[in-house]
Amino acid sequence: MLKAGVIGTGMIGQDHIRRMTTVLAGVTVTAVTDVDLEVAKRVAGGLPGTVVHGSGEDLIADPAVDAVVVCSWGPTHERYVLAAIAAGKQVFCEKPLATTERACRRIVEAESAAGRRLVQVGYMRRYDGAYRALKAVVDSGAIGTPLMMHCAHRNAGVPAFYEKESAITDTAVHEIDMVRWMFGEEITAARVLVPRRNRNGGGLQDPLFLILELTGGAIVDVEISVNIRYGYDIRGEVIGEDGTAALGDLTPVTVRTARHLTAPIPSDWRERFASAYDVELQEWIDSLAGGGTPAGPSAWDGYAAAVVSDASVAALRTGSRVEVTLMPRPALYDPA
Ligand SMILES: NC(=O)C1=CN([C@@H]2O[C@H](COP(=O)(O)OP(=O)(O)OC[C@H]3O[C@@H](n4cnc5c(N)ncnc54)[C@H](O)[C@@H]3O)[C@@H](O)[C@H]2O)C=CC1
Ligand SMILES: O=C1[C@@H](O)[C@H](O)[C@@H](O)[C@H](O)[C@H]1O
Repeated sequence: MLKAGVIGTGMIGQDHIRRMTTVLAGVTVTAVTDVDLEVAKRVAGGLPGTVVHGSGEDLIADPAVDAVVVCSWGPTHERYVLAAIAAGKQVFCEKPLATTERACRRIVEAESAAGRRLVQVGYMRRYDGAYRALKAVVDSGAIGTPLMMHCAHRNAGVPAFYEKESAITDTAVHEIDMVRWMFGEEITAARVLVPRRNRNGGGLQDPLFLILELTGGAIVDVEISVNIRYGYDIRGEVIGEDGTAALGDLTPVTVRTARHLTAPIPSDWRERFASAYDVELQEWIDSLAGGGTPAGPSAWDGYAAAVVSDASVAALRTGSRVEVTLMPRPALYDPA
């Protein structure tokens, strides 16, 4: 039984605690912490035997914690991931791995120096049934060589702390990771087009249109709308030489009444990706059994996503095409 300690008991932290305590097998939550201790205590209140620590560092040092789950705000990820690596403990870190290229590079260097995979990053789309089915079609060659992909990442709304560039660093970063995985190639350049603003967007530049170039010459576009009100809607279509493949409409039910056809739309990521998070964490837990290593998105993937994210932010600021340059990939991350 894996003994997990959770740092950050906000929205996704509570959702992951719920799945680890009521849905998944082979794991128990032994400790939690949050910078807001009252929240951590409230969450631990519903979990008999779970200890509340005063800091993330104390939680990582706790012998009753085998593995750490980092669900705090992005800028705090680096210090907890580095502390877990220093303690030789496995760490599942919610996306982004860290908020700057330099911070991600420090994590990659620390893990490489430790000589074994200790970090997995929460890019859960790789575990989503629809994305896995889409990748299987692309990999089968049924649509020929993939040439382009159209993506849309639509949020009904975003929290107050969401900043100008979060549409890239917090939201489109999922497509950045997904595209690297879907095509099995690196992203080499980014451009951002800025349409006229949505009146619902407050001070945000919303929507944005991101264009990514890949090593093999394919091009991907991503519409990022974060105040579209009608619901949470994630779309993707790969255009190949001989055909196309798209994520299906994922509604479990359609209703026909009064000459109208209707279907529910998820309100946010917790609903749309619920089973992807379940599979993601279950596979992580299973991979660690008997001292194994995680097989999911690595610190290198987190680093690569951060470099592309930084380039996309620079493209937004300057209005220019910005090239992406990755550091040489350490041997630890060579494909098995
Ligand atoms: N994979 C996915 O689809 C999703 C990933 N996320 C990621 O999860 C992380 C958390 O996001 P949310 O849960 O939405 O935010 P949230 O604001 O609801 O929760 C974050 C919690 O972390 C706590 N916290 C902040 N600094 C801390 C520190 N230094 N030490 C301990 N606790 C600290 C806050 O008090 C808060 O309770 C972010 O990195 C976000 O990008 C969030 C939503 C979905
Ligand atoms: O990671 C997530 C949030 O942090 C982010 O704010 C949303 O835009 C994404 O859709 C969601 O998956």
